[in-house]
Amino acid sequence: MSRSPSLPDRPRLDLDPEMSDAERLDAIRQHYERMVRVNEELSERLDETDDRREELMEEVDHLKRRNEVLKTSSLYVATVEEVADEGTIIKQHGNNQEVLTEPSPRIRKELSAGDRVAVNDSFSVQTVLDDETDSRAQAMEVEESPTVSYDDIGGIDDQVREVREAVEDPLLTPELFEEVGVDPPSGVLLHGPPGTGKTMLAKAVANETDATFIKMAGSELVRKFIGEGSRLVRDLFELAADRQPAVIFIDEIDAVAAKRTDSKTSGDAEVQRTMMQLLSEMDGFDDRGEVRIMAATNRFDMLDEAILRPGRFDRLIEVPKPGIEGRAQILRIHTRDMNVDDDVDFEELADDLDDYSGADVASLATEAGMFAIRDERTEVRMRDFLDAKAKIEDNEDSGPVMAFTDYQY
Ligand SMILES: Nc1ncnc2c1ncn2[C@@H]1O[C@H](COP(=O)(O)OP(=O)(O)OP(=O)(O)O)[C@@H](O)[C@H]1O
Repeated sequence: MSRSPSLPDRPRLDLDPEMSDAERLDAIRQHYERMVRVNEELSERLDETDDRREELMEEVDHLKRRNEVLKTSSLYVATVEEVADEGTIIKQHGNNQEVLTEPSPRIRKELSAGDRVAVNDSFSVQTVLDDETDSRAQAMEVEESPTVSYDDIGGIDDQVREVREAVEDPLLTPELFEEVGVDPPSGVLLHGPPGTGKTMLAKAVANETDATFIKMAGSELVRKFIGEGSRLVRDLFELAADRQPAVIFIDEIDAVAAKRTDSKTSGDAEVQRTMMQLLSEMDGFDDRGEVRIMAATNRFDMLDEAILRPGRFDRLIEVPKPGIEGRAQILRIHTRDMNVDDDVDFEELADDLDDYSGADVASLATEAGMFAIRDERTEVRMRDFLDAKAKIEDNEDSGPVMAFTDYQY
């Protein structure tokens, strides 16, 4: 950018005391004329500056808009194959297409072979992404041997039995299914309100079968970059095949398997692609050996029927909130390690915990323990449970602790 020439000097008026009045008048007149010229020159420069300023504002606007477009339009994920003098070779995920591209000098400095990058429609590298193993590790939770057992789950005995039949038996006695000539269910979908023990069920079955438990949240599969979600799905199934016996558990499956809407935004298209990948992994599931797949949702009404077809999530198990007996059982489970006073009547308590989920009952027990500690006692009394209940319900204007009123079934 060229620098503007310096501003005109301010005219000076030099009046000599020796001057006659006429000379003085003439000097003042000349000074006035010089002032007028400088003023004109400055006005011109001001106009020029205003024009330039306007031009620059327009340029800023344009750049802002371009930046927005770059930020919002979908980008594709690719891996850098080679950084050479002639350019950088990248391989796009999904279609494995190799492209020679010329990144900007700033980006080029950061690149090395093996990096994951996001590219736009014209394969220009926009950003270098986090290490893939990091993002995979963040997205999946792997437990070699979960410690939850069936004894830790209360109030949903029928569901435990169904899960054992659908997941445990095919893993432990596959030959029985072969002999009888029936295919075990492909996938088991647990549906019901939050905090009712769905995750516990999946962990317990993995524990019981000595299987690796691999959990992924559906929301983790909804990724920003095209191809990333489906890649994670492939990784998930590959990891399970490597670690078999394994139980895959996809929590909040509704995030990737919601009914199709009419909107055609690229984000929706990407979610669709991820779901398609999930369906195709499930369709090719027969050859996957000792891997069982489970999923959970508390928005069953939102699911796309495609995922419920035979060969996919074809065993549906509803996991409801516990009834009175169930709540008493869950109270007993969660106070197993507590020193509970003889005056505590779990049945009476459970009778008064309408609409509590298993998780709500668990926090009630913890809160009761806290009341005893505050009172410097080691045994927990009926009064503590009642105080805990009052506190929890006080905190929630509308019912029990996480009163899951938005739950739609
Ligand atoms: N049936 C139950 N028996 C014993 N404890 C339970 C039961 N249900 C829930 N809990 C307690 O609540 C916690 C949360 O349960 P869990 O994560 O299994 O619920 P979820 O149904 O998977 O919930 P979300 O839908 O929110 O993922 C458990 O760690 C446990 O302490």
